Amino acid sequence: MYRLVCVHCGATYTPDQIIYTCNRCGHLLTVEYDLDGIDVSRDKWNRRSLSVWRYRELLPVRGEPVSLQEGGTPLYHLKNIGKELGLSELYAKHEGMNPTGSFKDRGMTVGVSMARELGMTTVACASTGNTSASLAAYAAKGSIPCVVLLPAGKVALGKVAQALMHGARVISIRGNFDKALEMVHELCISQGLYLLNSVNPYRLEGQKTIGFEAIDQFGGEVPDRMVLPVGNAGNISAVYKGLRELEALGFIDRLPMMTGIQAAGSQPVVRAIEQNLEVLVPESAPETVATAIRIGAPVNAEKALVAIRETGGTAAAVTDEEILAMQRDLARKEGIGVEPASAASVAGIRKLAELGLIDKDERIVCVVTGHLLKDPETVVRQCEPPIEIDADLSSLLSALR
Ligand SMILES: Cc1ncc(COP(=O)(O)O)c(C=O)c1O
Ligand SMILES: N[C@@H](CCOP(=O)(O)O)C(=O)O
Repeated sequence: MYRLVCVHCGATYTPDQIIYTCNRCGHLLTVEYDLDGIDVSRDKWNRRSLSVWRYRELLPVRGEPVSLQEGGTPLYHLKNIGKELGLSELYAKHEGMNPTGSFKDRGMTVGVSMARELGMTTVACASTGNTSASLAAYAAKGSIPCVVLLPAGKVALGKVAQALMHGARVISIRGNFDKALEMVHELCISQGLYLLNSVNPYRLEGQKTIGFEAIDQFGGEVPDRMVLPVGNAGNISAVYKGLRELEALGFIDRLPMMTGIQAAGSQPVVRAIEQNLEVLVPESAPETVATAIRIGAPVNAEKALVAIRETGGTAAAVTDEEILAMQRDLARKEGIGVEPASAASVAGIRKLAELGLIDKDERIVCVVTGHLLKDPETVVRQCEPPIEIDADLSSLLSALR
């Protein structure tokens, strides 16, 4: 029904091989389905509720999945921010409404299910926070031990709390995320742990359902543009891959312009697009308040560059100030609470609109990837503290004056 294929040289591998990169050329793998042999139709999907598993025919898991009811996230019309920008069709798909508060849950329900089907006994990842929170929760649900490596001092409080509480073995390394990923990859290969970062082709299968859902939420219509914050570049690649499959099945006849947004202090993908580079140049010291996308050497860059270029999309960088201003605007003008990395997608659209680089009539879906409560410290730093008063009405009235 499916096989693993190298995105670079096309070498193929059987689905039961525990492999993350091509033995021949070292590039990443992807899952390729025999689409002609799949019994699937829009009607069949429409009879199921909106969730990752609505699309199970296009997912690699064959048995009962390890699930916490992921997906089915809201698509909000950003009427107020859209009005300010002259964009009447601006939407946010709120992935922070997943079980652990980020889009990673879509990947982990598939990844941990595959770990079980493949007989793996321990799962592992490196993380800027959300991957570890999600993996820890799904590993707990699947009763599989879990090891996570975090860059010391650079992970938002809520995310560390989740990984600890769900029972992962949490190790902080004195180095950045890119180094942690290198280390955990080596650990998994040498010790036989199952690696569940986005180098794992099965995990990304779950994430492609963001695009499927967005189209279904528009009654089958394809938005003109999908905008995603880019860190390790797995999510934008996954969404694009899924949409290509829908196109091959004849369910859609065009693709949205895939648009990637990075933080100004961590923008290797933006540079590769702007300078038309074939191969991305990593950044050795990425820095941004949006710690989730503080990644200098995105492992999925090759896939992401194809996604952006093949759809006529673009990439742009936003400053930390622009990210935080949009985090506040989403919270205060739309009632939508997101973490800084997530606000980057909408901040990017604000920038592109102000520069006149997008058509104002476009229907745009910004994926907002993680919940506000993930990073309470950054929230509190931006807000006035509560006013403490004596417990009587006159103090209350004078405080409100
Ligand atoms: C909240 C959030 N947004 C965006 C990203 C970036 O996604 P990707 O690494 O798939 O590009 C991440 C981490 O990966 C994240 O945790
Ligand atoms: N933001 C990510 C970074 C790791 O990305 P992954 O998609 O390769 O797992 C995180 O939450 O850790």
